[in-house]
Amino acid sequence: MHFLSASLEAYIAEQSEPEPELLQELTRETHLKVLMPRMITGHYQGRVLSLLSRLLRPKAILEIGTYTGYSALCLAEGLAPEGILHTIDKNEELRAMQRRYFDRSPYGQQIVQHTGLALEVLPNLKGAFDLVFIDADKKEYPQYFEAVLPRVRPGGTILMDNVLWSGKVLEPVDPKDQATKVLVAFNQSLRDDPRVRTVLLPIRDGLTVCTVK
Ligand SMILES: C[S@@+](CC[C@H](N)C(=O)[O-])C[C@H]1O[C@@H](n2cnc3c(N)ncnc32)[C@H](O)[C@@H]1O
Repeated sequence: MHFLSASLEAYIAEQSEPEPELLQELTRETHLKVLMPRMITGHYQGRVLSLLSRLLRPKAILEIGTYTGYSALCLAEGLAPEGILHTIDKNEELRAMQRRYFDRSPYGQQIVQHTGLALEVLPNLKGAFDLVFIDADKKEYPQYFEAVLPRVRPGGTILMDNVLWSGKVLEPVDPKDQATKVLVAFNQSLRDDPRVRTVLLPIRDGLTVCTVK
């Protein structure tokens, strides 16, 4: 969904850092070979994820929802030296493609792939995280959030994508539309959650930024 005019969006992207060539190639291959290519993080939002990560210099990043690896590569750009990024996806078929691109980047050794359902994989991951990016099943966002919150260091950051859900969060909700129902309630619960400070940024399909108290 375009919340700004297409020409203004194009201008904003053009006046921002160019998309790295490896990510342009990953986007092309995703569109040619993978189902639902619209799920990929695009040029502008990718640069925003890279910026946030470079500002935070995280030692440990967790991503829920790898897809073809675009956002993982953007977030990895900000990793501290020796830092590590764990990324989870349930789709085993994407694993080889993700690895091919990770290994062509400078961060291949720092990115650990996990295949399985996020809520089953998460308890097996050790340690705390400085930055978490949630971008998998919208219906499970509240469970992902509760599972990761105790694992994020105070001052750490949790990002959640697609929280505007193409604007459906403002429309009357179809009772059968579980994802929208969950997102509407979840967005409100985050605003009122005393454990975090929350700002919803109108970037692409909506990106919530929570900092953990
Ligand atoms: C929107 S895509 C992620 C896009 C990716 N972050 C990017 O920027 O290119 C969502 C991904 O979440 C994965 N997914 C959905 N439900 C999941 C679950 N319960 N556990 C793990 N992965 C899941 C899907 O297989 C899909 O690859």
